[in-house]
Amino acid sequence: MFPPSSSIIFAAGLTGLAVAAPSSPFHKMGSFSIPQVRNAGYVRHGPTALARAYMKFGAAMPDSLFQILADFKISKRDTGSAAATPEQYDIQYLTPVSLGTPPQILNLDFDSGSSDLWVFSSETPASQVKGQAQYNPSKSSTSKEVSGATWDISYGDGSSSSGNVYTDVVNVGNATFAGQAVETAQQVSSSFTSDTNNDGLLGLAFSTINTVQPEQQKTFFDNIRDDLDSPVWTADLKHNEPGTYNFGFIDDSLYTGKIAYTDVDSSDGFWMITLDSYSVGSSTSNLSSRAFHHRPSTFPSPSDSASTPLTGIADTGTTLALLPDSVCTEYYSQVSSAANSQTAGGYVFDCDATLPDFTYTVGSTTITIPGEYINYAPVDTTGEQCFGGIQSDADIGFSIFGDIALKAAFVVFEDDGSSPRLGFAQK
Ligand SMILES: CNCc1ccc(Oc2cccnc2)o1
Repeated sequence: MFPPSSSIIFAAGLTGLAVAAPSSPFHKMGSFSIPQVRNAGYVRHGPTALARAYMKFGAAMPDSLFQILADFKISKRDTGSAAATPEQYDIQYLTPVSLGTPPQILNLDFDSGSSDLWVFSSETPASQVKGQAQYNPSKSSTSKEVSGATWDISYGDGSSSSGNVYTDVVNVGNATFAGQAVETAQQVSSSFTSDTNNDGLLGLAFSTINTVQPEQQKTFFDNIRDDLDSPVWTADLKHNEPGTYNFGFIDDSLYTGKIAYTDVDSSDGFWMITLDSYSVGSSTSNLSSRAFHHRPSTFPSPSDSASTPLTGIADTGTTLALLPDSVCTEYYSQVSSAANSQTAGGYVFDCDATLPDFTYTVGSTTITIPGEYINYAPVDTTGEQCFGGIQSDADIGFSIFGDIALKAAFVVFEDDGSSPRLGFAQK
């Protein structure tokens, strides 16, 4: 069940998790087809089709047709939809991306916590490549080197990469941008080398933290936003099964109830939000239920997490939910076998433990992370101790709502270029 090399490495500081993942059939099939999706945003309009025909053949457009078009708001035509397939233990989600002409397809980790699109490439030393697909700009008729440009990035789990920059055609599930900055790796750290199915990252945080110098480059979303029917992308990540990233439209079939929106503080380049409250399990931390539990004045009232906000970033590139120490203590105090283990590098518990749910609210929407999602992975091959999906944010000053928190929700990343918002819905 566990490949011999599978062990949990808990990097200090911001955490990622390196669990050597066996190669998935997903990567080794060697060729991908992105299922054609009906362009949900496309509005059929006869006069537009006729106008396109006139334009295509350079015929003059009759005034009557011109007037009809002027009256009809021609919806923008771009939307995209692509599968987000989880690696083992949902350590990350990989999505096929087409680069260059003819298309070179790589599986990239869509990361709302960073803003560089970088790939394993023909410039990556062979000693640092272990099965990853490599983008070769010299094999693309549409690649252009960005003269003098370099990039260098480090991630919260201690991994890093750096290299040169090209522009090329990039297509994600039918959403295309012709001059996207594609950052080619000339160096990757060992945890990327051992991450054999991950061919690179596609950053979806704000372009203000893109690392290209001397001229900062734009993220894929920033580049395509004006062509999209709506300035949004959505994440429907799932537990142990493929989900979906959509661009330019909200697929109402992917969620239930209402989408509750909250403002984003993008001043640090992240999707930084404040969740209105959280609660652990079915504990009576809910204000309304407290009214029915008489407590002698000496009884310590539970922390009123029912109204305690949590501030952090929505980060699809971080595996776990990294929360304040006080929240971790409150959560694991409900798991009798839990301990904060120095050797394992975080909270662990018996793999057969029953874990409480973790609930957070955004406005009137409540998202419940089922306890089973919070049993992240066995610490080692004995399978006795398991590693928690909720870990400490190590006092970095904000929490990190990683995949453990996001995959319980349908998440809308909305950015019209001036007032970004995040939407959450149940599903
Ligand atoms: C598993 N280490 C390599 C690796 C895969 C994805 C990333 O990137 C990260 C890591 C942590 C936070 N955000 C992005 O590093």
